[in-house]
Amino acid sequence: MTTDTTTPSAPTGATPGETILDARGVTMRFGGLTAVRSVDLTVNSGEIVGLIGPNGAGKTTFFNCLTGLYTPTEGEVRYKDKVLPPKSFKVTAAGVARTFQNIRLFGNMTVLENVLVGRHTRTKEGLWSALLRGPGFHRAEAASRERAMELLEFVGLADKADHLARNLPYGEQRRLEIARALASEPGLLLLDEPTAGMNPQETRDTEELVFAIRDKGIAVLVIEHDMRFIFNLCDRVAVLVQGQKLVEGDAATVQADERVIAAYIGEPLDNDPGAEEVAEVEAAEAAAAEAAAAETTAGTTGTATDTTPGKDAAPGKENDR
Ligand SMILES: Nc1ncnc2c1ncn2[C@@H]1O[C@H](COP(=O)(O)OP(=O)(O)OP(=O)(O)O)[C@@H](O)[C@H]1O
Repeated sequence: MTTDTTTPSAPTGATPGETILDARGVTMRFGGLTAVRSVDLTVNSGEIVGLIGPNGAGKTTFFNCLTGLYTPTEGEVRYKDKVLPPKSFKVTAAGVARTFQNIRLFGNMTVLENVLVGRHTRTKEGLWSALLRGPGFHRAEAASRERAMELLEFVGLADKADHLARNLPYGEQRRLEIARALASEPGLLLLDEPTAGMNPQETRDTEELVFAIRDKGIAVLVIEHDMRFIFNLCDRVAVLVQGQKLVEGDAATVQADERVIAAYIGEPLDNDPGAEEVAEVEAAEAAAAEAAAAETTAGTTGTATDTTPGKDAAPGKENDR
């Protein structure tokens, strides 16, 4: 129920397929480290887009640039054609909500209160109204509670509205985080590793929940390491490697791309600037192994020196990675 005491939801009624998020040339440097390098990414209305990449690829940093937690060193992020301000609460008010990799609930507040906190960008009752607790405040509060309960119903937590958040099992805490993000009535929801630490059933439930969110007209951008989850869920997947977008496409395209496989298993990429050095190291290793073998053969006919296993062995490959 919407009353005149709440601001309208952030408009979600974009034309299907219309670009709602448009990040261009986003670069984020921390001192000498470029965590994100000139990344372009769009999300269209009605889409679920995945962002994957090995650990340290820059995914969360990129999310932080999109949501105003960081001001990108270079580049621009637009939501529905407006440049997003570099302040988290303004980004939320504009219609972009997020969850975090590490759960950030108010553990000593109830489940319902946690969702109510998420509604603050959508209520326009001011300080005086709150202090005086006049009729406007009570109407706004009732409307907010009603909406919060709807959201708890939606994520399957309505019967736990009065429980303390910290007493919920892990999977339910993650759902509560999603309900709280939805309380700001976003047009785009960003999920940072929503299934981290979940069991397979909880992961499947989260998949269903994300589809249901999309069916409500909310576009979703999701970071996740669980590939099955990503490829089941996403219309489009972008792959970040060392801060750069390596590949983007549908699940089949990304899965078939050898560069993605290489990035995940740590093999050097084609034209990788380090490939020459790796080849040199491998040649040196092979030469050292040959020399060690020759020496061992010689040793069997003479002295017993240098036969300790591994003493002269070429360094293990893992040291080079
Ligand atoms: N605030 C910061 N200050 C300095 N360096 C940072 C900061 N935040 C991230 N980094 C560095 O930026 C790089 C990208 O980190 P980021 O957390 O964005 O990667 P990620 O792809 O999200 O990794 P993961 O999958 O492990 O969460 C890493 O080298 C990280 O150490």
